[in-house]
Amino acid sequence: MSRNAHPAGPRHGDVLPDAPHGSQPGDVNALDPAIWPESATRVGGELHLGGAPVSALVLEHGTPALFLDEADVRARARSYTQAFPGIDVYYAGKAFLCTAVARWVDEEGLGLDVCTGGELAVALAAGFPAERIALHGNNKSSAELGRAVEAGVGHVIVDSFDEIHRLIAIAATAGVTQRVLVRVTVGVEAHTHEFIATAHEDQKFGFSLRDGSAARAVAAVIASDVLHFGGLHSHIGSQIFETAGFEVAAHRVISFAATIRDVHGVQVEEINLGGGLGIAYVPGDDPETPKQTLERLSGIVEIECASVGLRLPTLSVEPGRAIIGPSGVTVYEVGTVKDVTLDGGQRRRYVSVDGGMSDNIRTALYDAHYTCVLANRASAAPPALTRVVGKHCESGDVVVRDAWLPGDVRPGDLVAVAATGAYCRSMASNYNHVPRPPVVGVDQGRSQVLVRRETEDDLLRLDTGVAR
Ligand SMILES: Cc1ncc(COP(=O)(O)O)c(C=O)c1O
Ligand SMILES: N[C@@H](CCCC[NH3+])C(=O)O
Repeated sequence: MSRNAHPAGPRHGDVLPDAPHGSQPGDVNALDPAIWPESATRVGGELHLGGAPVSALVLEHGTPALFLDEADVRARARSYTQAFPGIDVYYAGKAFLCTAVARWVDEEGLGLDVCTGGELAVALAAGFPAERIALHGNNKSSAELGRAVEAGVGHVIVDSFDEIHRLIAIAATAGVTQRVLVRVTVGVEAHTHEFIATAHEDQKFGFSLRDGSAARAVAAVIASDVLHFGGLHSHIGSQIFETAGFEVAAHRVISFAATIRDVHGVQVEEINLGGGLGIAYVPGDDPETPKQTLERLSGIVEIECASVGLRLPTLSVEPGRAIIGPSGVTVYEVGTVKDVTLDGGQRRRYVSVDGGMSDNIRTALYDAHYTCVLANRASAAPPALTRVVGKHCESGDVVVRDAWLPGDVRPGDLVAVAATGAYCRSMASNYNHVPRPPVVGVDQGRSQVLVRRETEDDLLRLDTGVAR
Protein backbone atom coordinates (compact mmCIF):
# COMPACT_ATOMS: atom_id res chain seq x y z
CA MET A 1 0.00 0.00 0.00
CA SER A 2 1.45 3.30 -1.01
CA ARG A 3 1.78 6.08 1.56
CA ASN A 4 1.06 8.55 -1.19
CA ALA A 5 -2.41 9.72 -2.14
CA HIS A 6 -1.07 9.71 -5.72
CA PRO A 7 0.81 6.45 -5.91
CA ALA A 8 1.39 6.37 -9.66
CA GLY A 9 5.11 7.22 -9.63
CA PRO A 10 7.02 10.45 -10.23
CA ARG A 11 4.95 13.37 -11.34
CA HIS A 12 5.18 17.11 -11.60
CA GLY A 13 4.33 17.59 -7.92
CA ASP A 14 7.07 15.21 -6.70
CA VAL A 15 9.89 17.10 -8.33
CA LEU A 16 12.74 18.34 -6.16
CA PRO A 17 15.22 20.98 -7.35
CA ASP A 18 17.93 18.39 -7.84
CA ALA A 19 15.69 15.64 -9.25
CA PRO A 20 16.58 14.44 -12.75
CA HIS A 21 12.93 14.67 -13.84
CA GLY A 22 12.68 18.26 -12.59
CA SER A 23 11.99 19.78 -15.98
CA GLN A 24 10.27 23.13 -15.98
CA PRO A 25 6.70 23.37 -17.24
CA GLY A 26 5.99 25.20 -20.50
CA ASP A 27 3.77 27.99 -19.21
CA VAL A 28 3.35 28.54 -15.48
CA ASN A 29 0.45 30.91 -16.12
CA ALA A 30 -1.60 28.24 -17.92
CA LEU A 31 -4.78 26.81 -16.36
CA ASP A 32 -5.06 23.10 -17.11
CA PRO A 33 -8.78 22.52 -17.85
CA ALA A 34 -8.53 19.03 -16.33
CA ILE A 35 -7.68 20.62 -12.96
CA TRP A 36 -9.33 24.06 -12.84
CA PRO A 37 -13.10 24.72 -12.94
CA GLU A 38 -14.47 25.60 -16.35
CA SER A 39 -14.97 29.24 -15.41
CA ALA A 40 -11.29 29.70 -14.47
CA THR A 41 -9.80 31.88 -17.19
CA ARG A 42 -7.21 34.62 -17.48
CA VAL A 43 -8.40 38.00 -18.67
CA GLY A 44 -5.59 40.50 -19.22
CA GLY A 45 -3.36 38.13 -17.28
CA GLU A 46 -5.58 38.06 -14.19
CA LEU A 47 -7.40 34.93 -13.01
CA HIS A 48 -11.20 35.12 -13.23
CA LEU A 49 -13.46 32.70 -11.35
CA GLY A 50 -17.17 32.36 -11.98
CA GLY A 51 -16.95 35.38 -14.29
CA ALA A 52 -15.36 37.68 -11.68
CA PRO A 53 -11.76 38.95 -11.49
CA VAL A 54 -9.91 37.51 -8.54
CA SER A 55 -8.80 41.00 -7.41
CA ALA A 56 -12.44 42.07 -7.07
CA LEU A 57 -13.36 38.84 -5.25
CA VAL A 58 -10.51 39.35 -2.83
CA LEU A 59 -11.35 43.01 -2.32
CA GLU A 60 -14.84 41.98 -1.27
CA HIS A 61 -14.13 38.76 0.61
CA GLY A 62 -10.50 38.96 1.74
CA THR A 63 -7.94 36.15 1.85
CA PRO A 64 -7.65 33.31 2.35
CA ALA A 65 -10.99 32.38 0.85
CA LEU A 66 -12.44 29.30 -0.79
CA PHE A 67 -14.34 30.17 -3.95
CA LEU A 68 -16.88 27.58 -5.09
CA ASP A 69 -18.03 27.70 -8.69
CA GLU A 70 -21.75 26.97 -8.40
CA ALA A 71 -22.27 26.14 -12.09
CA ASP A 72 -19.34 23.72 -11.93
CA VAL A 73 -20.75 21.92 -8.84
CA ARG A 74 -24.17 21.66 -10.44
CA ALA A 75 -22.74 20.42 -13.74
CA ARG A 76 -20.72 17.72 -11.96
CA ALA A 77 -23.77 16.68 -9.91
CA ARG A 78 -25.82 16.47 -13.11
CA SER A 79 -23.09 14.54 -14.87
CA TYR A 80 -23.71 11.78 -12.32
CA THR A 81 -27.50 11.78 -12.40
CA GLN A 82 -27.61 11.99 -16.18
CA ALA A 83 -24.70 9.67 -16.87
CA PHE A 84 -26.67 6.60 -16.15
CA PRO A 85 -30.36 6.96 -15.36
CA GLY A 86 -31.49 4.34 -12.84
CA ILE A 87 -28.45 4.67 -10.59
CA ASP A 88 -29.16 6.51 -7.34
CA VAL A 89 -26.52 9.14 -6.60
CA TYR A 90 -25.92 10.39 -3.05
CA TYR A 91 -23.61 13.37 -2.62
CA ALA A 92 -21.16 12.62 0.22
CA GLY A 93 -21.52 15.73 2.38
CA LYS A 94 -18.30 15.03 4.28
CA ALA A 95 -16.42 16.43 1.26
CA PHE A 96 -18.02 19.81 1.98
CA LEU A 97 -21.46 20.68 3.23
CA CYS A 98 -23.31 23.89 3.92
CA THR A 99 -26.98 24.67 3.45
CA ALA A 100 -26.43 26.21 0.00
CA VAL A 101 -24.58 23.14 -1.29
CA ALA A 102 -27.27 20.87 0.18
CA ARG A 103 -29.87 22.86 -1.79
CA TRP A 104 -27.82 22.75 -5.00
CA VAL A 105 -27.52 18.96 -4.89
CA ASP A 106 -31.18 18.62 -3.90
CA GLU A 107 -32.19 20.74 -6.89
CA GLU A 108 -30.01 18.57 -9.11
CA GLY A 109 -31.89 15.49 -7.91
CA LEU A 110 -29.20 13.79 -5.81
CA GLY A 111 -29.59 12.17 -2.42
CA LEU A 112 -27.30 13.12 0.45
CA ASP A 113 -24.94 11.00 2.53
CA VAL A 114 -24.34 12.41 6.01
CA CYS A 115 -22.18 10.77 8.64
CA THR A 116 -22.75 12.73 11.85
CA GLY A 117 -25.51 14.54 13.70
CA GLY A 118 -23.87 17.80 12.60
CA GLU A 119 -24.07 16.96 8.91
CA LEU A 120 -27.65 15.77 9.41
CA ALA A 121 -28.50 19.06 11.13
CA VAL A 122 -27.14 21.07 8.19
CA ALA A 123 -29.06 18.91 5.71
CA LEU A 124 -32.32 19.29 7.65
CA ALA A 125 -31.74 23.04 8.10
CA ALA A 126 -31.41 23.28 4.32
CA GLY A 127 -34.77 21.54 3.97
CA PHE A 128 -33.19 18.52 2.28
CA PRO A 129 -35.89 15.84 1.94
CA ALA A 130 -35.20 13.36 4.74
CA GLU A 131 -36.23 10.37 2.67
CA ARG A 132 -33.28 11.04 0.34
CA ILE A 133 -30.77 11.26 3.21
CA ALA A 134 -28.60 8.28 4.15
CA LEU A 135 -26.90 8.21 7.55
CA HIS A 136 -23.40 6.75 7.83
CA GLY A 137 -20.91 6.45 10.68
CA ASN A 138 -19.03 3.78 12.60
CA ASN A 139 -20.04 5.23 15.97
CA LYS A 140 -23.44 6.82 15.69
CA SER A 141 -24.71 7.85 19.10
CA SER A 142 -28.22 7.06 20.30
CA ALA A 143 -28.98 10.77 19.95
CA GLU A 144 -27.83 10.78 16.31
CA LEU A 145 -29.79 7.63 15.50
CA GLY A 146 -32.85 8.99 17.31
CA ARG A 147 -32.72 12.25 15.38
CA ALA A 148 -32.36 10.39 12.08
CA VAL A 149 -35.28 8.06 12.82
CA GLU A 150 -37.42 10.95 13.99
CA ALA A 151 -36.58 12.97 10.86
CA GLY A 152 -37.44 9.98 8.67
CA VAL A 153 -34.13 9.46 6.88
CA GLY A 154 -34.35 7.11 3.93
CA HIS A 155 -31.88 4.67 5.31
CA VAL A 156 -29.24 4.13 7.96
CA ILE A 157 -26.07 2.29 6.95
CA VAL A 158 -25.39 0.09 9.97
CA ASP A 159 -21.77 -0.47 10.89
CA SER A 160 -21.66 -2.44 14.18
CA PHE A 161 -23.70 -4.86 16.28
CA ASP A 162 -23.96 -2.24 19.05
CA GLU A 163 -25.54 0.10 16.55
CA ILE A 164 -28.00 -2.53 15.29
CA HIS A 165 -29.19 -3.15 18.86
CA ARG A 166 -29.41 0.58 19.54
CA LEU A 167 -31.33 1.22 16.35
CA ILE A 168 -33.79 -1.61 17.04
CA ALA A 169 -34.57 -0.07 20.45
CA ILE A 170 -34.95 3.43 18.97
CA ALA A 171 -37.17 2.34 16.07
CA ALA A 172 -39.32 0.24 18.42
CA THR A 173 -39.82 3.19 20.78
CA ALA A 174 -40.64 5.49 17.87
CA GLY A 175 -43.03 2.88 16.45
CA VAL A 176 -41.47 2.99 12.99
CA THR A 177 -39.78 0.57 10.63
CA GLN A 178 -36.37 1.89 9.69
CA ARG A 179 -34.78 0.89 6.39
CA VAL A 180 -31.11 -0.05 6.72
CA LEU A 181 -28.20 -1.07 4.53
CA VAL A 182 -25.46 -3.23 6.03
CA ARG A 183 -21.94 -1.92 5.39
CA VAL A 184 -19.59 -4.73 4.51
CA THR A 185 -15.80 -4.88 4.40
CA VAL A 186 -14.89 -6.62 1.18
CA GLY A 187 -11.17 -7.10 1.84
CA VAL A 188 -9.97 -4.99 -1.10
CA GLU A 189 -6.67 -3.14 -0.91
CA ALA A 190 -7.60 0.07 -2.75
CA HIS A 191 -4.74 1.86 -4.48
CA THR A 192 -4.79 5.06 -2.51
CA HIS A 193 -3.25 6.54 0.63
CA GLU A 194 -3.53 4.12 3.54
CA PHE A 195 -5.43 6.65 5.67
CA ILE A 196 -8.26 6.81 3.13
CA ALA A 197 -8.53 3.14 2.16
CA THR A 198 -11.50 1.54 3.87
CA ALA A 199 -12.11 -1.97 2.61
CA HIS A 200 -9.14 -3.92 3.93
CA GLU A 201 -9.79 -6.07 6.99
CA ASP A 202 -7.74 -4.21 9.59
CA GLN A 203 -9.71 -0.98 10.00
CA LYS A 204 -12.76 0.32 11.82
CA PHE A 205 -15.48 0.42 9.16
CA GLY A 206 -18.05 -2.22 8.26
CA PHE A 207 -18.73 -5.88 8.91
CA SER A 208 -16.23 -8.35 7.57
CA LEU A 209 -17.38 -10.74 4.85
CA ARG A 210 -14.41 -12.98 5.62
CA ASP A 211 -15.03 -13.69 9.30
CA GLY A 212 -18.81 -14.05 9.05
CA SER A 213 -19.72 -10.82 10.88
CA ALA A 214 -21.50 -9.47 7.80
CA ALA A 215 -23.66 -12.61 7.62
CA ARG A 216 -24.54 -12.28 11.31
CA ALA A 217 -25.33 -8.57 10.93
CA VAL A 218 -27.68 -9.24 8.00
CA ALA A 219 -29.35 -12.04 9.99
CA ALA A 220 -29.87 -9.67 12.95
CA VAL A 221 -31.43 -7.03 10.69
CA ILE A 222 -33.69 -9.52 8.93
CA ALA A 223 -34.79 -11.00 12.28
CA SER A 224 -35.86 -7.59 13.59
CA ASP A 225 -39.45 -6.53 12.99
CA VAL A 226 -38.58 -2.82 13.23
CA LEU A 227 -35.73 -2.84 10.69
CA HIS A 228 -36.21 -3.29 6.98
CA PHE A 229 -33.22 -4.90 5.27
CA GLY A 230 -32.69 -2.69 2.22
CA GLY A 231 -29.36 -4.01 1.01
CA LEU A 232 -25.60 -3.84 1.19
CA HIS A 233 -23.04 -1.08 1.20
CA SER A 234 -19.35 -1.13 0.34
CA HIS A 235 -16.94 1.80 0.22
CA ILE A 236 -13.38 0.87 -0.66
CA GLY A 237 -11.63 4.23 -0.20
CA SER A 238 -11.12 7.65 -1.69
CA GLN A 239 -9.18 9.29 -4.58
CA ILE A 240 -9.17 6.05 -6.55
CA PHE A 241 -8.29 6.02 -10.25
CA GLU A 242 -8.36 2.31 -11.00
CA THR A 243 -11.74 0.61 -11.20
CA ALA A 244 -10.28 -2.84 -10.48
CA GLY A 245 -11.01 -2.39 -6.75
CA PHE A 246 -14.67 -1.63 -7.47
CA GLU A 247 -14.88 -4.72 -9.67
CA VAL A 248 -13.62 -6.96 -6.88
CA ALA A 249 -15.92 -5.23 -4.39
CA ALA A 250 -18.96 -5.68 -6.66
CA HIS A 251 -18.09 -9.34 -7.18
CA ARG A 252 -17.84 -10.03 -3.45
CA VAL A 253 -20.93 -8.01 -2.50
CA ILE A 254 -23.05 -9.74 -5.14
CA SER A 255 -21.84 -13.21 -4.15
CA PHE A 256 -22.87 -12.28 -0.62
CA ALA A 257 -26.26 -11.07 -1.86
CA ALA A 258 -26.77 -14.47 -3.51
CA THR A 259 -25.96 -16.18 -0.21
CA ILE A 260 -28.49 -13.96 1.59
CA ARG A 261 -31.14 -14.96 -0.95
CA ASP A 262 -30.29 -18.64 -0.52
CA VAL A 263 -30.14 -18.57 3.29
CA HIS A 264 -32.95 -16.13 4.11
CA GLY A 265 -35.03 -16.10 0.95
CA VAL A 266 -34.62 -12.31 0.91
CA GLN A 267 -33.83 -10.34 -2.23
CA VAL A 268 -31.22 -7.57 -1.82
CA GLU A 269 -33.00 -4.44 -3.08
CA GLU A 270 -30.02 -2.09 -3.27
CA ILE A 271 -26.27 -2.30 -3.58
CA ASN A 272 -24.35 0.87 -2.81
CA LEU A 273 -20.75 0.82 -4.02
CA GLY A 274 -19.82 3.99 -2.12
CA GLY A 275 -17.75 6.91 -3.30
CA GLY A 276 -14.06 7.28 -3.89
CA LEU A 277 -13.79 8.35 -7.51
CA GLY A 278 -10.58 10.31 -8.01
CA ILE A 279 -10.10 13.80 -9.46
CA ALA A 280 -7.18 15.56 -11.16
CA TYR A 281 -5.03 17.54 -8.74
CA VAL A 282 -1.86 17.79 -10.82
CA PRO A 283 -1.06 17.49 -14.54
CA GLY A 284 -1.21 13.89 -15.68
CA ASP A 285 -3.95 12.84 -13.25
CA ASP A 286 -6.46 11.26 -15.57
CA PRO A 287 -9.68 10.15 -13.87
CA GLU A 288 -12.52 8.54 -15.78
CA THR A 289 -15.63 10.57 -16.50
CA PRO A 290 -18.73 9.87 -14.34
CA LYS A 291 -20.35 8.29 -17.39
CA GLN A 292 -17.43 5.92 -17.94
CA THR A 293 -17.34 5.00 -14.26
CA LEU A 294 -21.06 4.45 -13.83
CA GLU A 295 -21.33 2.48 -17.08
CA ARG A 296 -18.49 0.27 -15.96
CA LEU A 297 -19.91 -0.23 -12.44
CA SER A 298 -23.35 -1.00 -13.72
CA GLY A 299 -21.92 -3.40 -16.32
CA ILE A 300 -19.98 -5.21 -13.60
CA VAL A 301 -23.07 -5.48 -11.40
CA GLU A 302 -25.14 -6.84 -14.30
CA ILE A 303 -22.56 -9.48 -15.16
CA GLU A 304 -22.06 -10.51 -11.54
CA CYS A 305 -25.81 -10.74 -10.89
CA ALA A 306 -26.34 -12.77 -14.05
CA SER A 307 -23.61 -15.18 -13.00
CA VAL A 308 -25.36 -15.98 -9.70
CA GLY A 309 -28.91 -15.66 -11.06
CA LEU A 310 -29.73 -12.65 -8.89
CA ARG A 311 -32.48 -10.18 -9.74
CA LEU A 312 -30.80 -6.85 -10.54
CA PRO A 313 -30.76 -4.64 -7.43
CA THR A 314 -30.84 -0.84 -7.58
CA LEU A 315 -27.26 0.41 -7.84
CA SER A 316 -26.29 3.47 -5.83
CA VAL A 317 -23.07 5.46 -5.43
CA GLU A 318 -21.83 8.22 -3.10
CA PRO A 319 -19.37 10.56 -4.78
CA GLY A 320 -18.13 13.50 -2.72
CA ARG A 321 -14.77 14.70 -3.99
CA ALA A 322 -15.68 14.16 -7.65
CA ILE A 323 -18.64 16.53 -7.34
CA ILE A 324 -17.26 19.36 -5.21
CA GLY A 325 -13.45 19.01 -5.38
CA PRO A 326 -12.64 20.52 -8.77
CA SER A 327 -15.15 23.35 -8.27
CA GLY A 328 -13.24 24.91 -5.37
CA VAL A 329 -10.27 27.27 -5.61
CA THR A 330 -8.52 28.70 -2.56
CA VAL A 331 -7.00 32.14 -2.95
CA TYR A 332 -4.25 33.26 -0.56
CA GLU A 333 -2.18 36.41 -0.29
CA VAL A 334 1.58 36.07 -0.27
CA GLY A 335 3.14 37.48 2.90
CA THR A 336 6.84 36.62 2.65
CA VAL A 337 9.25 35.15 0.12
CA LYS A 338 12.40 33.47 1.36
CA ASP A 339 15.12 31.52 -0.47
CA VAL A 340 17.04 28.86 1.42
CA THR A 341 20.15 26.98 0.41
CA LEU A 342 19.91 23.20 0.62
CA ASP A 343 22.74 20.77 1.32
CA GLY A 344 24.44 20.50 -2.04
CA GLY A 345 23.95 24.15 -2.84
CA GLN A 346 20.54 24.11 -4.52
CA ARG A 347 18.11 26.84 -3.59
CA ARG A 348 14.52 26.42 -2.59
CA ARG A 349 12.03 29.25 -2.50
CA TYR A 350 9.50 29.40 0.33
CA VAL A 351 6.42 31.48 -0.41
CA SER A 352 4.39 31.96 2.77
CA VAL A 353 0.67 32.58 2.43
CA ASP A 354 -1.93 33.76 4.92
CA GLY A 355 -3.55 30.35 5.57
CA GLY A 356 -2.07 26.87 5.55
CA MET A 357 -2.70 23.57 7.29
CA SER A 358 -5.73 25.03 9.10
CA ASP A 359 -7.59 25.42 5.79
CA ASN A 360 -5.91 22.57 3.89
CA ILE A 361 -4.59 19.70 6.01
CA ARG A 362 -4.44 17.28 3.09
CA THR A 363 -0.85 18.02 2.08
CA ALA A 364 0.41 17.36 5.62
CA LEU A 365 -1.93 14.44 6.27
CA TYR A 366 -1.82 12.50 3.00
CA ASP A 367 1.20 13.91 1.13
CA ALA A 368 -1.39 15.28 -1.27
CA HIS A 369 -0.27 17.24 -4.32
CA TYR A 370 -1.84 20.43 -5.58
CA THR A 371 -1.51 22.80 -8.50
CA CYS A 372 -1.28 26.55 -7.95
CA VAL A 373 -0.80 29.69 -10.01
CA LEU A 374 0.02 33.33 -9.53
CA ALA A 375 -3.52 34.70 -9.73
CA ASN A 376 -3.54 38.50 -9.76
CA ARG A 377 -1.29 38.76 -12.82
CA ALA A 378 0.45 36.66 -15.42
CA SER A 379 4.22 36.87 -15.36
CA ALA A 380 6.91 36.21 -17.93
CA ALA A 381 9.59 35.84 -15.23
CA PRO A 382 11.48 32.54 -15.39
CA PRO A 383 9.77 29.91 -13.22
CA ALA A 384 11.22 29.09 -9.81
CA LEU A 385 10.61 25.84 -8.03
CA THR A 386 8.66 27.00 -5.02
CA ARG A 387 7.20 25.55 -1.85
CA VAL A 388 3.98 27.27 -0.86
CA VAL A 389 3.71 27.17 2.93
CA GLY A 390 1.26 28.46 5.49
CA LYS A 391 1.57 30.69 8.55
CA HIS A 392 1.29 28.01 11.23
CA CYS A 393 3.87 27.19 13.83
CA GLU A 394 4.76 23.86 12.23
CA SER A 395 7.37 23.02 9.60
CA GLY A 396 5.00 20.50 8.02
CA ASP A 397 2.59 23.34 7.31
CA VAL A 398 2.87 22.98 3.55
CA VAL A 399 0.10 23.83 1.08
CA VAL A 400 1.84 22.94 -2.20
CA ARG A 401 5.06 21.02 -1.75
CA ASP A 402 6.68 21.73 -5.12
CA ALA A 403 5.15 24.26 -7.48
CA TRP A 404 6.56 26.11 -10.45
CA LEU A 405 5.67 29.74 -9.89
CA PRO A 406 7.04 32.78 -11.70
CA GLY A 407 10.35 33.85 -10.14
CA ASP A 408 9.06 37.35 -9.42
CA VAL A 409 6.29 36.36 -6.95
CA ARG A 410 6.35 38.96 -4.20
CA PRO A 411 4.47 39.93 -1.02
CA GLY A 412 0.97 41.14 -1.85
CA ASP A 413 0.59 38.78 -4.83
CA LEU A 414 -2.32 36.34 -4.87
CA VAL A 415 -1.77 32.61 -5.21
CA ALA A 416 -4.70 30.39 -6.23
CA VAL A 417 -4.68 26.67 -5.40
CA ALA A 418 -6.90 24.46 -7.57
CA ALA A 419 -9.19 21.57 -6.63
CA THR A 420 -9.64 22.51 -2.99
CA GLY A 421 -13.43 22.12 -2.91
CA ALA A 422 -13.33 18.74 -1.17
CA TYR A 423 -11.93 17.92 2.27
CA CYS A 424 -10.25 21.29 2.80
CA ARG A 425 -12.85 23.57 4.42
CA SER A 426 -14.64 20.49 5.80
CA MET A 427 -11.44 19.38 7.56
CA ALA A 428 -10.36 22.90 8.56
CA SER A 429 -9.27 23.68 12.09
CA ASN A 430 -8.52 26.68 14.26
CA TYR A 431 -4.92 25.67 14.86
CA ASN A 432 -2.95 28.60 16.23
CA HIS A 433 -6.31 30.34 16.60
CA VAL A 434 -6.38 31.16 12.93
CA PRO A 435 -10.01 31.89 11.97
CA ARG A 436 -11.33 29.56 9.28
CA PRO A 437 -11.79 31.12 5.82
CA PRO A 438 -15.13 31.87 4.20
CA VAL A 439 -16.71 29.81 1.46
CA VAL A 440 -17.90 32.07 -1.31
CA GLY A 441 -20.13 30.92 -4.16
CA VAL A 442 -19.27 32.44 -7.55
CA ASP A 443 -21.48 32.35 -10.59
CA GLN A 444 -21.95 34.56 -13.67
CA GLY A 445 -19.87 37.40 -12.30
CA ARG A 446 -21.62 37.44 -8.92
CA SER A 447 -20.33 36.24 -5.57
CA GLN A 448 -22.22 35.26 -2.44
CA VAL A 449 -20.89 34.31 0.98
CA LEU A 450 -22.09 30.78 1.72
CA VAL A 451 -20.16 30.36 4.96
CA ARG A 452 -18.75 33.53 6.43
CA ARG A 453 -15.18 34.00 7.60
CA GLU A 454 -14.64 33.29 11.30
CA THR A 455 -13.62 36.23 13.40
CA GLU A 456 -11.54 36.51 16.53
CA ASP A 457 -14.85 37.08 18.33
CA ASP A 458 -15.97 33.66 17.09
CA LEU A 459 -12.80 32.15 18.53
CA LEU A 460 -13.31 33.88 21.86
CA ARG A 461 -17.02 33.07 22.01
CA LEU A 462 -16.26 29.52 23.13
CA ASP A 463 -13.74 30.64 25.71
CA THR A 464 -15.64 30.90 28.99
CA GLY A 465 -13.09 33.23 30.53
CA VAL A 466 -13.17 31.21 33.75
CA ALA A 467 -9.75 31.27 35.35
CA ARG A 468 -10.03 28.01 37.25
C1 LIG B 1 -18.94 5.78 3.19
C2 LIG B 1 -18.38 6.82 2.30
N1 LIG B 1 -19.09 7.18 1.22
C3 LIG B 1 -18.63 8.14 0.39
C4 LIG B 1 -17.42 8.77 0.61
C5 LIG B 1 -17.01 9.82 -0.35
O1 LIG B 1 -15.79 9.57 -0.91
P1 LIG B 1 -15.26 10.49 -2.07
O2 LIG B 1 -15.29 11.88 -1.62
O3 LIG B 1 -13.86 10.00 -2.27
O4 LIG B 1 -16.11 10.25 -3.26
C6 LIG B 1 -16.65 8.41 1.72
C7 LIG B 1 -15.29 8.98 1.94
O5 LIG B 1 -14.29 8.37 1.62
C8 LIG B 1 -17.15 7.42 2.60
O6 LIG B 1 -16.46 7.07 3.67
N1 LIG C 1 -10.67 13.16 3.89
C1 LIG C 1 -10.07 12.38 2.84
C2 LIG C 1 -10.97 11.38 2.21
C3 LIG C 1 -11.62 10.37 3.11
C4 LIG C 1 -12.96 10.84 3.42
C5 LIG C 1 -14.08 9.97 3.64
N2 LIG C 1 -14.00 8.65 4.12
C6 LIG C 1 -9.35 13.26 1.84
O1 LIG C 1 -9.19 14.40 2.04
O2 LIG C 1 -8.92 12.82 0.82
